[in-house]
Amino acid sequence: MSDLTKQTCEACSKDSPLATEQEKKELGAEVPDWTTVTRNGEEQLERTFKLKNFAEALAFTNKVGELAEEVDHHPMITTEYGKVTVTWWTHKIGGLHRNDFIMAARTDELAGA
Ligand SMILES: C[C@H](O)[C@H](O)[C@H]1CNC2=NC(N)=NC(=O)C2=N1
Repeated sequence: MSDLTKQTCEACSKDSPLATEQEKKELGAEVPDWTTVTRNGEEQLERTFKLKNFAEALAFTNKVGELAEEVDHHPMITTEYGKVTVTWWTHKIGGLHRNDFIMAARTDELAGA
């Protein structure tokens, strides 16, 4: 598991810098199952997890939600029968911060990936 899972999110403000191209390359390599998507001009990290059924999808959704509350950094989560799509980005800076890569790695850890 990448050492990103052992790192903690830093406090982030509206003046925090977006991840640089170099950072995105290096950190992205540690969460290879995630893709970078751009919505409304904002880069986001996204991965869809396969689950057995809706009950499993809901349970995983709740685990991600608890993690988000713990660190006060929240994803967009789409919960469907047998799959959960998790999308991380930092709203206050309108794009990707190191924190988002940490949270992607910690989401993988929750999924046992
Ligand atoms: C007030 C609260 O701490 C902030 O609004 C936090 C909450 N969770 C957050 N989650 C994400 N993904 N981005 C943010 O900018 C953010 N800000």
